[in-house]
Amino acid sequence: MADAYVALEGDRVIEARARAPGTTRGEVVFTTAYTGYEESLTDPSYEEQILTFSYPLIGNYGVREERFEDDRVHPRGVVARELTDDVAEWLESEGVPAVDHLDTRDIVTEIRDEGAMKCGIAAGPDVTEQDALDELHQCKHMSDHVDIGAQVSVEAVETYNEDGDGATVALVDCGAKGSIMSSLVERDAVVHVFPYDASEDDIAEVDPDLLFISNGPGDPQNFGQAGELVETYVGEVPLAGICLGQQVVANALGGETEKMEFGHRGVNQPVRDLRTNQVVMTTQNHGYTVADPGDKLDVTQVNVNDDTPEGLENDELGIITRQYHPEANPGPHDSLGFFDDVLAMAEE
Ligand SMILES: NC(=O)CC[C@H](N)C(=O)O
Repeated sequence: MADAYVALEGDRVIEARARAPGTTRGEVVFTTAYTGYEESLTDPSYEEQILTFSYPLIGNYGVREERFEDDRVHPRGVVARELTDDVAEWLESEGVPAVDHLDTRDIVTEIRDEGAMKCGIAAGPDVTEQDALDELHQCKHMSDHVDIGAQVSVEAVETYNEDGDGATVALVDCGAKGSIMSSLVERDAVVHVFPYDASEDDIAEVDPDLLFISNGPGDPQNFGQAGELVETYVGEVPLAGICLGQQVVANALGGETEKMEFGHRGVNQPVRDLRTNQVVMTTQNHGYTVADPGDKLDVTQVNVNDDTPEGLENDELGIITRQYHPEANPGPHDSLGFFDDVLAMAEE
């Protein structure tokens, strides 16, 4: 007998098995990644979402903190065909409801056809279908989480590698994955991590060689202060951005973003560089995209599957952004050179 229910927009309810108890809600999305569940589950960009794994068995190589991208689990709920005990126990200890033993192909197909949608989950011995529906009916659209930055950003400035010999980077933390910081530190950058709503004066205090806007959850329109920093600093210092960072930079410089049908989430998204014609495999997790880059940014890389912009650049102003995750955790590592490129730009 079912002891968990997943309710999808339109009030369809799917029976499942409870693996971590509780009730929860969020926009349900899917990732096709067949590895990297620890990285995905600790990626702050999944805040306020319910993550469905299309790969059927999740947890087969355990749970190790050294692979975490942050100090907590970010999706509000987890759905898989089969979760191992390790992962189920981890999610339970984090208070994140999780369910398995349901047809995830069905959910993924529905999201692919209808788009990312609201979802409610109820899991545990005493729950009812109505509990899942009640959660669903309270679920908000991602764009309506207007202060989502506050849920994922540092509260005060943190500095890494203070004595480094490399460029000084002001990283605006809109929900940064830990491996963005470590990718910069490994290249000897001094990294000052600022809250998502840092002011121009806060940033000026460290006199940065590079302003870097991180990845983060939800709608880039909800990161207006980061956009103002871009407007202030463009042309003064080089700019870099990853994922939400690309979207914020584009919006600030006259471009436009929009929500995608169901986004890109996985570890084998092919990206073509229009200058070299080379294709790299990339890690991705986004539901919004740059619909119009504006007239200051050139599209230099595109997604091979749907032609959406994956890289934006302006050589004169010193801007390089990527829609995918070049820090590439869990991998593949094809795109790590991004960090060398942006730091070279900062040191010029
Ligand atoms: N990983 C990210 O930075 C995601 C960016 C944005 N929240 C989106 O969904 O498109």
